[in-house]
Amino acid sequence: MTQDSAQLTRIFLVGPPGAGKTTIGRRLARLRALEFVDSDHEIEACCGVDIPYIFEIEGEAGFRRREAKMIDRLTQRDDIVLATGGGSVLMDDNRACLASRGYVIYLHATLEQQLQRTRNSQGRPLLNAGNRKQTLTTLFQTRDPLYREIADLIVETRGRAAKAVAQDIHRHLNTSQTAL
Ligand SMILES: Nc1ncnc2c1ncn2[C@@H]1O[C@H](COP(=O)(O)OP(=O)(O)O)[C@@H](O)[C@H]1O
Ligand SMILES: O=C(O)C1=C[C@@H](OP(=O)(O)O)[C@@H](O)[C@H](O)C1
Ligand SMILES: [Mg+2]
Repeated sequence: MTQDSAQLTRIFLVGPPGAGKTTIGRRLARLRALEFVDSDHEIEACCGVDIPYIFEIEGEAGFRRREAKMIDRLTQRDDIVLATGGGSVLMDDNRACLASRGYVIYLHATLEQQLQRTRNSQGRPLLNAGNRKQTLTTLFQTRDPLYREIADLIVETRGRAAKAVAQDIHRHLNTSQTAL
């Protein structure tokens, strides 16, 4: 997607579980005076139940259908920083919505970092079955090319506090804007 100031009022964060999409997205929204929206939180609010429960009742396929509707809806909103779920890039339609409607930032995290940051989490159903390291590895192999395919900007989060990452992105976007 070409960079213009309209794109910078729709900022979409993608990346694996534990990359910091929710945490950094909230901070970035504050810095840029945009609204913060998290697609997972919106799905939960809409359904009145949490994500593990949706997976339990409807399976991953049911969750993905709900996620696709939500991504379509949210990517049409202006003045937002949208934190997506890690698997949102799997569906072609989601990638098309994200890539064509806003500025996509891929928050990259190493496997070790993903593991560490999701260590105490029970709210990510895909990570609860079997060996978490193996699961994260497999998910990343499939998804990393998809994150890259739609990214306008790739940001390395390794060893850096969420606050610092958000500030760096904010500065980078300001520079991009003045360069127009
Ligand atoms: N850059 C960072 N440095 C240290 N901890 C982080 C960083 N980004 C996120 N975290 C922590 O990792 C956990 C997962 O972050 P979260 O924002 O939920 O990731 P995501 O939404 O990408 O799955 C949270 O406990 C958060 O505080
Ligand atoms: O990787 C995934 O497929 C998922 C990631 C989660 O979001 P986070 O990336 O914010 O953890 C959430 O959407 C759901 O549990 C599925
Ligand atoms: Mg999240």
